[in-house]
Amino acid sequence: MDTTATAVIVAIDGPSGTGKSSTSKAVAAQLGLSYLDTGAQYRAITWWMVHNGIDITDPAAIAAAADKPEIVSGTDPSAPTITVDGTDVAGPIRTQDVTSKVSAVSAVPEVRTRITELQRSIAAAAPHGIVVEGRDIGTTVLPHADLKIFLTASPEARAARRSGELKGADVNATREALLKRDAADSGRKVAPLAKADDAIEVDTSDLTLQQVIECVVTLVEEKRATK
Ligand SMILES: Nc1ncnc2c1ncn2[C@@H]1O[C@H](COP(=O)(O)OP(=O)(O)OP(=O)(O)O)[C@@H](O)[C@H]1O
Ligand SMILES: Nc1ccn([C@H]2C[C@H](O)[C@@H](COP(=O)(O)O)O2)c(=O)n1
Repeated sequence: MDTTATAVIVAIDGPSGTGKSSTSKAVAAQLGLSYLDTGAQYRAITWWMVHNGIDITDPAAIAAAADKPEIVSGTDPSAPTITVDGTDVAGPIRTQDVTSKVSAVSAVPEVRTRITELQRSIAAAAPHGIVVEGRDIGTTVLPHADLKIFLTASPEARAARRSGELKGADVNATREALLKRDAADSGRKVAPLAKADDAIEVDTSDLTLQQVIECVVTLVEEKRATK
């Protein structure tokens, strides 16, 4: 059966804590699509830089090392995986240390070129289509995606969600950290966090996760029906 004719490519972008990962995973699982968390890839290369003693304040040092780690992403939405040189880094890439350094590493053009190529090859190989989530998917990685969604939410809603995850974390400190990372990701020169002109914006501040998932599933099904 020729599945490429019906394969659908969905790009979901937005700032931190807007619900990209939760929504993308659930939509992909419900519709039988692959799933790619591109933030996990940038976190993985950041983890490798830190682990190997690269000075992350030195863009030239990061650039020189950018093609060294082998990053592999598993795209099953019910069990996504991420390895670096064969090591499972799903846990280590979520530490505060990596979170505080990932914007600096992901701003280096050589890192973006390497990771963008990887993302495009994964999307092209997905047999039934894929949901790819990140910051620059609709604008840069997959500008011809069938459907582009840009998720937003107020800083207060996002901070409350993240504080709920990081048990006992101070909401104001969490809010400031989110906004600082958003500013760095939006302000970088290459492929900044941005809404593509043809993306559909969904403000999730007052929606439950289930409502957001239903909204995106409907949009994908409508798109599939007209392909
Ligand atoms: N609409 C929603 N209502 C309430 N909680 C939500 C909603 N969407 C997501 N969440 C919760 O908010 C938290 C952050 O969601 P998620 O990790 O999916 O966001 P994200 O945009 O992928 O963030 P990041 O870019 O930082 O990885 C999770 O705990 C998730 O369960
Ligand atoms: N397409 C992407 C995805 C992620 N990044 C960078 C910027 C983020 O702060 C960081 C971590 O992403 P998260 O796990 O929070 O989704 O990775 C990017 O530059 N481009």
